Amino acid sequence: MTSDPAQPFRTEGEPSGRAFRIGLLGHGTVGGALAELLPSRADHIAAITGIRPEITGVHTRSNGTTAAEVIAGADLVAELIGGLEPARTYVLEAMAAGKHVVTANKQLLAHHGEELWAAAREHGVQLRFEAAVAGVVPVIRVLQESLSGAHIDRVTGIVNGTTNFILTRMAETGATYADALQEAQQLGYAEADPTDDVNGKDAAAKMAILARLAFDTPVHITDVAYEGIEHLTGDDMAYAKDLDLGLKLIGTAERVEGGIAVRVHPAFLYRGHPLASVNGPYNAVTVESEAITEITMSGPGAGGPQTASAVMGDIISAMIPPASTPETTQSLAVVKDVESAFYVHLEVADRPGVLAQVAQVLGLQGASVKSVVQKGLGENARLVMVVHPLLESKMLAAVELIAGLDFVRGRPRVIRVIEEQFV
Ligand SMILES: NC(=O)C1=CN([C@@H]2O[C@H](COP(=O)(O)OP(=O)(O)OC[C@H]3O[C@@H](n4cnc5c(N)ncnc54)[C@H](OP(=O)(O)O)[C@@H]3O)[C@@H](O)[C@H]2O)C=CC1
Ligand SMILES: N[C@@H](CC=O)C(=O)O
Repeated sequence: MTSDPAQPFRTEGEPSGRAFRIGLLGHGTVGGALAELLPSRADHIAAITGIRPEITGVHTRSNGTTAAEVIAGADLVAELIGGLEPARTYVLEAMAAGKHVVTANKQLLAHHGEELWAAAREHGVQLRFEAAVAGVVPVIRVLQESLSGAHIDRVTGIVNGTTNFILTRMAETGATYADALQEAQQLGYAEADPTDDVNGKDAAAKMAILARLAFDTPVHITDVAYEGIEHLTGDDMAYAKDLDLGLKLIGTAERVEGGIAVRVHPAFLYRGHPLASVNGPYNAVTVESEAITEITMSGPGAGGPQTASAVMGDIISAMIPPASTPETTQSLAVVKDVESAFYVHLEVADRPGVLAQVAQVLGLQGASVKSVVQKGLGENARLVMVVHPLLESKMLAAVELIAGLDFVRGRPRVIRVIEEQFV
C-alpha cells in the first residue's frame, strides 16, 4: 500500500495505522541500528501519525536481495550504504520510481547534491538528509526551516565525531592517536574507511552541505579547502595547555569579501569559545546572523543508534506533508585565501637573537606576535607562539622563510587559532 499525503493523520478507530513501506539499502552501523529502532517505535509513530512504518526489504552486497527489488517494494528508500556509487544510482532510481529517499550520506550530497535535489523536485518526492551532518543534531532542519529567511553570516562547527573523540582522548587521557582512532572505530563512530574522518574530508563534505543551505548557493566538495588531524602530536597538546588553548577540528563557512569561504582544519580555541567544551563524539554547530546574533546546537555527531534516530525523524517527516530542497538563487564566488591567527611551533638552536629574527620575518609578511612560550635550551629548544590574524598566503610565505633560517631544526608546525569573532 502506498502512502496518501492528503490523509496523513490517524482517524478514530484506526489504531494500527496504514502501512508505510521502508526499503533499506545498507545494514551496517546505521542501517542495522535503524532496523532495531524503527519496529520498537512503530506503535508510537502509528498512534501519532496514523501511519505505521515497516521495513519491507533490505539490500546489502551479501544478502541476496537486489536493490531494484527493495526499491520496487518501498514507499521510501533509506540509503545507508555510503560512498558515491552505487549509492547515487540507487537514489536516482528510487526517486525516478516516485519513492521518497532519506540518506545519511554526506559525500554523496557534497559531490552530487544539485543533481539529486533537482531529481527530487522533478519527480515530486522528498530527499531528506538530516543524519548526513552532525548526526542527531537537527541542524539541517534549522537551516532549511527555522532560519530559512535569515541572512546568515557564518556557520562554524565541530562536525566530525571521530576526530573530536580522538582529540578529546589525546588531551584528557594522554591516549595515543592510534589507540584513540581504534576506539572510535570500535564504537561505530568512524567511516568504513576512517581515512576521510582523519584527513578532514568527511567534515569538508558536511561543511559543503551546510554552506549550500546557509548561503543559498551551490557548494561542491572541491570548493572546500580541508586538512585533517593526522599530523598533530601530543607535543602540540602540551604546548596548547601552556597557551590556554584547546585543539579541535573546525569547519567554517562564512561570507567574505567577494563571496564565501568554506574550510576545515585543526584549530586552537581559547577556553571561552562556545565550541571549546564540545568533547568526545559530540558535534556542535554555531550559526551567526545579525538578526539572531548566534545560536549553537550540539549533541551526538556519530554512532549507530544516534544516527538512526535522525534517519527515523526524516522518515516520519517524509510520511507527512511534502518538503523539497529548492534550487539555489545565488551564485557566490568561493574565496580560498582568508585571514586567520596562527600557532607556530619551531624547534630551534637557542642562540641570542633567534626570537628577534623570527619576529622580523613574520613582520615582513605583516604578522605580529601575540604570545610566546619558550622551552628547553641549547640545540633542542622549542619556540611556540601565537600570531595575530593575517592572510593564510602571507603566513605560508613567512613559514617558508622561517624554515630556511639556519637555527631552525625540522619543519615548522603551523595550526590556525580561532579567536572570538561573534557578531
Ligand atoms: N556510523 C556513523 O556514526 C554515521 C554514519 N553516517 C553515514 O551513514 C552511512 C552508512 O554508514 P555506516 O552504517 O557507518 O556504514 P557501514 O560500513 O557500517 O555499513 C554499510 C552497509 O552498506 C552495505 N554496503 C556497502 N557497500 C555496498 C554496496 N556497494 N552495495 C550494497 N550494499 C553495500 C554494507 O553491507 P555489505 O558489506 O554486506 O555489502 C553495510 O550493510 C554512510 O554514508 C555514513 O557516512 C552518517 C552519520 C553517522
Ligand atoms: N564518521 C562520521 C560519522 C558521522 O557522520 C563522524 O565521525 O562524524
